[in-house]
Amino acid sequence: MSQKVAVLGTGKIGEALLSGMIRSGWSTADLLVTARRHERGEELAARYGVTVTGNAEAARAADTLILTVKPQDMGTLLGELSPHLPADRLVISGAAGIPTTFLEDRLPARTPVVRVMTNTPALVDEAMSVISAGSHATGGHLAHAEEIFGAVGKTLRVPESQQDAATALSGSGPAYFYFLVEAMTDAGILLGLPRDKAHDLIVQAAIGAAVMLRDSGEHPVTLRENVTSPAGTTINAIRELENHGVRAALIAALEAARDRSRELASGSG
Ligand SMILES: NC(=O)C1=CN([C@@H]2O[C@H](COP(=O)(O)OP(=O)(O)OC[C@H]3O[C@@H](n4cnc5c(N)ncnc54)[C@H](O)[C@@H]3O)[C@@H](O)[C@H]2O)C=CC1
Ligand SMILES: O=C(O)[C@@H]1CCC=N1
Repeated sequence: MSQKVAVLGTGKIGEALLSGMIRSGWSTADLLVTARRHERGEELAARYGVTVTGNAEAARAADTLILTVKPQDMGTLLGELSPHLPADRLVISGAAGIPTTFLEDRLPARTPVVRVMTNTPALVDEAMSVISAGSHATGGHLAHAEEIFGAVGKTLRVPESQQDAATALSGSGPAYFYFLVEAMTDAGILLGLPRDKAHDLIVQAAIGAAVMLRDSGEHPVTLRENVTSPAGTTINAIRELENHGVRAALIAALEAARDRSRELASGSG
């Protein structure tokens, strides 16, 4: 028997997941989507050939519902779904900060809820999706969430108490790397390189470093030491990074992201 999956609030993350599920072989006949704006629904239907429906109908028809609205919109969406949700449907939340108890309190008693924090590299099947069970979710529900999010990259189970930290590290993580590339491209301009060449050099350095981090089995410190020649160029750059407190800035930045995730727990912004 086919399992119907509905993506509710199909914006950037919802669409990235939807497109990845289709790329990895899910039948569009088993996928439903909802959108707040009519034109957005039409766009998704035309682009993917999926059925676009309302939230209440998706709640009635789907076996698994994936909620990809902003945290601030989660309360309203749950209010629209709850009266129509049959027992035992799996509800997966992709929202930052929102605890599973927020959903459980607003859905029919004993609804299994799974919380997932993915990231935008889902668009290129390189996401990291961090998965936690709510009070009524079983191993089978977690495995189903892994099957869905496995379509767009890697998955990792963590206790829900680690979700705000995971959001700071990997949910927001790609933004930090884009920020670094942007800043280093500016540095290239300062050093006299044309912007397009500076961009290409830094992006390839980032890709090379990322593949080595993933595949070499070496610790990042060893990889950095291998680049850092005695009395060479790199150590001069590292000294400036340390002088400007970049390590401390990163620690403080991720702590601030974690704190914001905790604040979003109220679901009201
Ligand atoms: N953008 C990112 O890098 C990541 C975002 N997230 C989480 O994913 C969620 C979505 O983020 P984005 O995709 O960036 O936002 P988005 O704004 O692109 O998408 C949210 C969509 O939900 C729709 N929506 C709101 N209320 C609705 C309702 N009642 N019924 C139907 N549709 C409704 C909006 O019209 C919008 O299209 C957020 O909770 C965010 O915390 C998680 C990981 C990474
Ligand atoms: O910035 C945000 O709130 C979302 C959640 C993780 C990445 N983007």
